[in-house]
Amino acid sequence: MMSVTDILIICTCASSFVFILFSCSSLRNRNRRLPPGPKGYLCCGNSFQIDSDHIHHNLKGLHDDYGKIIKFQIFGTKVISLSSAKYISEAFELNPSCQIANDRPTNSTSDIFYGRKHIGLADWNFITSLMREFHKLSAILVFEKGGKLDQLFETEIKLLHLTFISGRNVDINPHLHLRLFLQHLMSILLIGETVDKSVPDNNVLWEFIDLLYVLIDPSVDGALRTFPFLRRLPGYYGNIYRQTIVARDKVGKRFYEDRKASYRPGNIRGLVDVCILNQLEELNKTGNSWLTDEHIKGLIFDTLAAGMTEILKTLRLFLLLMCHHPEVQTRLHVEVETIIGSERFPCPEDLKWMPYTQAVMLEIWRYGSQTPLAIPHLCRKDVELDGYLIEAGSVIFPNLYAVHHDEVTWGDPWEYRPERFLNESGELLPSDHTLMQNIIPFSVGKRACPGQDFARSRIFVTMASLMQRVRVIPPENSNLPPADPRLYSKAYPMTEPQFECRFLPREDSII
Ligand code: HEM
Repeated sequence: MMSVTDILIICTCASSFVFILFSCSSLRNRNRRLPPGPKGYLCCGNSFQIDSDHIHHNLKGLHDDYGKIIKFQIFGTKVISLSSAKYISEAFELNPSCQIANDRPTNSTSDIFYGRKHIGLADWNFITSLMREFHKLSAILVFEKGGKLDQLFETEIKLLHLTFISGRNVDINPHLHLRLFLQHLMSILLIGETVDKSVPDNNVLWEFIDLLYVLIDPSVDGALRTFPFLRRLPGYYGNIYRQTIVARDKVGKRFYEDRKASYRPGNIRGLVDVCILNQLEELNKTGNSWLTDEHIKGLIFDTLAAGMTEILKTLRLFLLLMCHHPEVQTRLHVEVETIIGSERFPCPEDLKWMPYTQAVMLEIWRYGSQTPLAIPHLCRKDVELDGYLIEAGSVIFPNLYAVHHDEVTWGDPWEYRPERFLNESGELLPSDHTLMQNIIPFSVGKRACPGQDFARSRIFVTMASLMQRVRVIPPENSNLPPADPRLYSKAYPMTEPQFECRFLPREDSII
């Protein structure tokens, strides 16, 4: 039996040991260089110096002052912003730190995704990596060329053209039409059919996504994380949280539970059936499957939240830029006519032979930088980046907006100029060219966008088929707002202003 003195001695030794360890680690960290950044205030750090609506642009200014790796603090959270493709790739892909810099900071969506059983905001682990690979392959596979889904998609695009052209003498705000088009595209991808307008809650996909984006807005997320009990109280925060859960369950029922109930082996209707098939095969083989019902629903929610909003942003900015740059549109028309003609519908493979169209797409993604800070990463352990210490617990922003608007790299970053990606012969620059190394709209490394091939192919087909049929021109009865990304108001989700435009049918089109 130990005496009180023994216990005291043990406690004293233990606390001295912890103290020595702590001092050594503080001393070690003191000797390692922390990244530069603005001086903050006690407790609140730099919280009141950074405008949360324009955080990506504010941080670009700080990068200009302090360099490509900067540190600041939002209340208790240490944040690192990286504004160079080289450092982003080192942090997330190349050096040993990529093993520990690829988690996600916690946020209030954990319950929405059944305890982070999805990809986008979940930590990096074996299941996340399996889900990413599965998602990447399946999204492309179900859209096989000439297959049923491909044809349904073609029909939807043609309906979009008709909607645009039917208002040839009026100014049209394309936003709502594009939203409907994307709702149909994602529905085709997931279940192989669109949801008819007459079905109750037919717009539940956007209802869910819109609510999800309100929930992850730092002001709402911050309140719900600091005071979790708000979720159960009446009032703004509780309402948003509960409405998101309700919308999630409606999506889960229509796009998963109902599909599982009507699933028939041998009849793959869309991505959800591929998930069900995979799950059943695993269960038959091993009695277990990593793709649980909740993981499948998480995958559906990821596809919707990331896919619909991002494709919408690219297409909307494309139309706005075409109104501002008729000369670019004319060159696109010429390339579409030369490579595809006006008789057949475009297919993703055409893009290979269309360098100008590729340059137009890259320049939309560079100029607009529609995911300006990508999705924040979390660094679990102390790591070193270019001689700087990134402390454990830091949140890392891959600042794609700053990478894409660096004056030294791009010369005139605030100009929309697709030609920058072409050589004198009109060919696309080689992949090792500095500009190609610095265009990273889908981010890089282990967490880079798994939907990029799907996004690229669908955006291309939509754009090219539109260019076969229409010319987009500025509105006659309202002002066309500038496309300048410095004016966009919010980092999550980043939106350019609403605008109207006109669609004129092209004489030689095949409608
Ligand atoms: C132009 C369109 C798109 C752009 C610019 C884009 C960009 C991005 C970026 C920058 C990230 C964050 C990467 C990081 O954390 O380092 C991301 C993540 C993600 N994207 Fe996309 N994306 C697009 C379209 C899509 C589509 C169509 C889908 C699905 C069909 C999709 C699914 C995802 C998912 C699931 C993640 C989370 C990846 C992870 O956490 O590991 N994205 N995307």
